[in-house]
Amino acid sequence: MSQLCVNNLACIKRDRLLFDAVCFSLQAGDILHLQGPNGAGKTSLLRILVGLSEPQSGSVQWHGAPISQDRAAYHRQLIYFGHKPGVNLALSARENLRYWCDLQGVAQPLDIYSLLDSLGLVGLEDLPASQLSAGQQRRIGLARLWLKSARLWVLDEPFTALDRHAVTLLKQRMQMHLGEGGMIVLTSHQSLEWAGQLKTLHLEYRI
Ligand SMILES: Nc1ncnc2c1ncn2[C@@H]1O[C@H](COP(=O)(O)OP(=O)(O)OP(=O)(O)O)[C@@H](O)[C@H]1O
Repeated sequence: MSQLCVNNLACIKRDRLLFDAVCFSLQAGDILHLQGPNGAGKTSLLRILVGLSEPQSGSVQWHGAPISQDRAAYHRQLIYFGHKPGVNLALSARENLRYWCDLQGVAQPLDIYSLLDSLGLVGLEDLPASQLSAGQQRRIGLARLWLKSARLWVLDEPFTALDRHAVTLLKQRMQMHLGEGGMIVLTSHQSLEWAGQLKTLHLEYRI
């Protein structure tokens, strides 16, 4: 049975129809690569998927019910990694992770250092994030994927600014998530070399 069902979504921004009749569904283990040129509406679609904005028409259903029916339950099953890394630049990596865990109501792992280590952040963990590089800031944001157990990951350009090692690490984490029955929707301008089956959805740029 499909866990995420997207029915006939349409979105208008500033009088421009970005997309309409968007339909797809995901079951355990599915990954969907959302493609399209700049401005086609990929981020707009992801924001609708996670409930941050409303579609012009259509619906998003989680386990057969509209996501608006029980947003808290939906959000417990969701990790959204947006265009921006969602990191407080005044806080350190450790403080950001602690804050995010508190916000999400998840326990911080006892061995936070091994996570920081695998993300290449040891030695930088107490610096304000403003003093880190773009890729290092995004690694802090991506740490969420290791911190919270959630069925659905919605990732907007997750590979941006990451070096090859971090890309490999992230892909391994994604494979593990899918193997455990998770689902992923992501955007990426890069073609995605993927060992398993990949669903794709292409949005055209409409004038
Ligand atoms: N908050 C907003 N208010 C008005 N227009 C918006 C808003 N957000 C996005 N848009 C417009 O909607 C269109 C689609 O933007 P969106 O960010 O969804 O595209 P995208 O496909 O993700 O692009 P990119 O590949 O550059 O990330 C753009 O033309 C943009 O100007």
